[in-house]
Amino acid sequence: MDSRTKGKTVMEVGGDGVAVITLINPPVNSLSFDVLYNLKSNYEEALSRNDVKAIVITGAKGKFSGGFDISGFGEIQKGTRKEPKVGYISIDIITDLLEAARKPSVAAIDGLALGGGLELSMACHARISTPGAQLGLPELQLGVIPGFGGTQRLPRLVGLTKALEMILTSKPVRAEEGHSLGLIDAVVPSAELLTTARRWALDIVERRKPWISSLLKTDKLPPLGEAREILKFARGQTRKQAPNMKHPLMCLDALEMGIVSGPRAGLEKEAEVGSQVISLDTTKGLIHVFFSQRGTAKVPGVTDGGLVPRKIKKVAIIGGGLMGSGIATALILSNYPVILKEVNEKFLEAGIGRVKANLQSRVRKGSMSKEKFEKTMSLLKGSLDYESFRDVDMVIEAVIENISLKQQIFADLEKYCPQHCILASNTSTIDLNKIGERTKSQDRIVGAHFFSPAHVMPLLEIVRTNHTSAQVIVDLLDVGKKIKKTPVVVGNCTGFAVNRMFFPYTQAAMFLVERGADPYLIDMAISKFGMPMGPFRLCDLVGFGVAIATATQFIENFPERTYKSMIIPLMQEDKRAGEATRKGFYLYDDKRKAKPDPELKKYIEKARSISGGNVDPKLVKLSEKEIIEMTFFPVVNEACRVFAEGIAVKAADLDIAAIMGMGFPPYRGGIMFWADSMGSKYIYSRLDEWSKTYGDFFKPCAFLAERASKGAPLSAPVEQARSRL
Ligand SMILES: C[C@H](O)CC(=O)SCCNC(=O)CCNC(=O)[C@H](O)C(C)(C)COP(=O)(O)OP(=O)(O)OC[C@H]1O[C@@H](n2cnc3c(N)ncnc32)[C@H](O)[C@@H]1OP(=O)(O)O
Ligand SMILES: NC(=O)c1ccc[n+]([C@@H]2O[C@H](COP(=O)([O-])OP(=O)(O)OC[C@H]3O[C@@H](n4cnc5c(N)ncnc54)[C@H](O)[C@@H]3O)[C@@H](O)[C@H]2O)c1
Repeated sequence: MDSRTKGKTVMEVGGDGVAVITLINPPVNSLSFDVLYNLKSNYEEALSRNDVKAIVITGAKGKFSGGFDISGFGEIQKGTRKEPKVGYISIDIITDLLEAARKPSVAAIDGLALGGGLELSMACHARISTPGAQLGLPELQLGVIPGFGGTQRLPRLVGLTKALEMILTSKPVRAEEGHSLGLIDAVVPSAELLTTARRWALDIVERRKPWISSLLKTDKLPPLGEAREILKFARGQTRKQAPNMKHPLMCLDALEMGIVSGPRAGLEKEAEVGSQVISLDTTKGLIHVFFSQRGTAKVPGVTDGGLVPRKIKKVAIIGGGLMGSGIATALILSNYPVILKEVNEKFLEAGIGRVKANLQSRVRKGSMSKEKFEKTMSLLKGSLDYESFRDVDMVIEAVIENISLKQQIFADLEKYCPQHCILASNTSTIDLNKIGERTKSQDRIVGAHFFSPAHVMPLLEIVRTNHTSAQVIVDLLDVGKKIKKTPVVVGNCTGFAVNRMFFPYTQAAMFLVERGADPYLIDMAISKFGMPMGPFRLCDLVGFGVAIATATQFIENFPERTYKSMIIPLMQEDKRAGEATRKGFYLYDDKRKAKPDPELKKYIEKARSISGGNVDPKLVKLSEKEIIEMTFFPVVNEACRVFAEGIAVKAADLDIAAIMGMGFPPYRGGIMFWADSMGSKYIYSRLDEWSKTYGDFFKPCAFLAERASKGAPLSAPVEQARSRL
């Protein structure tokens, strides 16, 4: 392949008169502009050659296509590539050249046909696939809309309701379902894919199989009035579920246009809307997240050295509490045999019971069969001592947050586990160097920081000390991938990346409330911004015990910038400790529904008198924008410190950590991306002003000051010399 081009197609014409065009653009045969323009010239040639009767399109190396090359959107957004004329690819090439051709086309789908890949196949006159193929239109997830005719052809092939479900949820279907829906014409084994597709194409020429243009089908579409009702309902749901995003509604406009005014008008609307959405801020954020998420597993100096992950055959977990049981669940779900160690029979039984309950909830929801449940549970063995640790490849310690206990455990592990065994801790705050102080195994000690509930939350913070070997990181990255977590490799410090960013967020909220802001309005503003819930509701959910334990660590380690609020300790004294006690910042009914509590005022006033702060009339009347800035700019400030100290190697890693660890809205691109959309100067000036009025909690850090003085983006790389990794 020419090194300047991104992908290509090749065409081979067989003696049977079938031209097979293969999409080649590893690793997923994405449809780059080069691939699409090559495809066009192959088609023009095939249509003009007398020895070609029909065409088969397929993808190289067992994958049809993962869709349009997403980096192409980035190039258009940055202005490094000019967008082709609106509708050029979808209408001129895919519809008028391919679908309307005098020679039929058949798509031979192996592996995956996603986004533009599925759309290209839907313009063919038949689709043959292998059993494992995934078929979907996940564009909305990226902030764009199906732009190669998917908004028009999918409803015509599978019906409006199913098409809406597939497009709005971005979830693919498997080949068998695709077949029963009418999306796929036949499912055949891999070895028969091409021969079946060739024969099918010739059968169409010979009129033994129907010559179907998806765009002209009407039999699956509901009557107009019914279609309008379905679309109205979908709009209502979309507004509720994605209130801050415009592109899903714009996508529905294109669908509706096709149903009301016909497929050609629909295609034109789709092309127009498709071009508009590329420049939306939410789209820029989501595309940044797509690449950043894949970038977290690329760690300079670690993953570029040719190290191959070692096979982890067996894992031990110490502590079967909330975290240990969640981690065990995640591991056995990915077929790792696990030993769970506890202090006594009663606790062991409780730990295993928690794992069981985690899996049983899947059985109840229908996502796991009883057989699979039994098989998965059989991978878990309990233990009360270290004898069974002699052949484990990795241990994850998840006992209570107590330094001397953890030190003792690591000293014991060194005695019982084999030399190569990875020794990981799930500590949220404790310095890993301290945990390993009584061992000589510092090079295999690492943090494996999961988030609660560990079998559900997608993030895994891999914490590396100055001594942890690159091999251990590579191994843990591999385990992370196998248990379907997104790993972020960070340096060792109190709170690592996620908790360090989380802390100022809660603290800022406490500060505002002590100075007169309404906690319920703060929660509302933050939910509207896109967080799953506000900071007060979250404190209630997590429980005040955890909040106090974390605060203690931060007060000890970062005293100069910690705002010490007494609201939570005062409530805790009165045995209101959050949702578990039915009382916290909110009151909770039997159904766990939260309701504001007028009594909260009492605690706020008491805390205010202890801290000596006054109600500030400006803070009583904060706008939503001000609430967002006063709670999130301190988070940006801390993220800057984490980045400047080299705890994170890339700003994009902090974006992913914030999205997956804190629930920061992905369509805002993550904390640093969002901050850069406002500019370092603006954020610096706001924090500087607040720090002069309200104290050092808001004081902008040196890194932020420096970037602001140069007008530089916060996400620009930090000199490697300062990196701790
Ligand atoms: C006009 C059209 O309607 C618009 C579109 O088609 S938009 C694109 C729609 N398609 C998608 O959203 C699919 C996006 N991709 C995926 O979901 C997953 O990558 C996948 C299911 C295809 C493969 O998953 P998996 O095997 O886990 O591999 P994954 O690590 O995600 O990807 C492998 C590599 O392919 C790249 N890649 C995947 N899909 C890509 C795409 N559509 N464009 C460009 N690169 C892509 C990834 O960035 C990654 O690159 P890297 O190795 O340099 O990090
Ligand atoms: N709770 C969270 O949200 C969260 C999130 C991330 C990390 N963490 C960290 O995970 C660790 C565990 O937290 P948790 O919430 O699961 O605590 P937990 O109290 O629910 O569970 C701890 C378990 O460890 C067991 N244990 C104590 N000493 C032991 C020993 N010597 N051998 C075997 N088992 C022993 C206890 O019996 C208990 O069941 C802590 O380090 C915590 O900081 C917690």
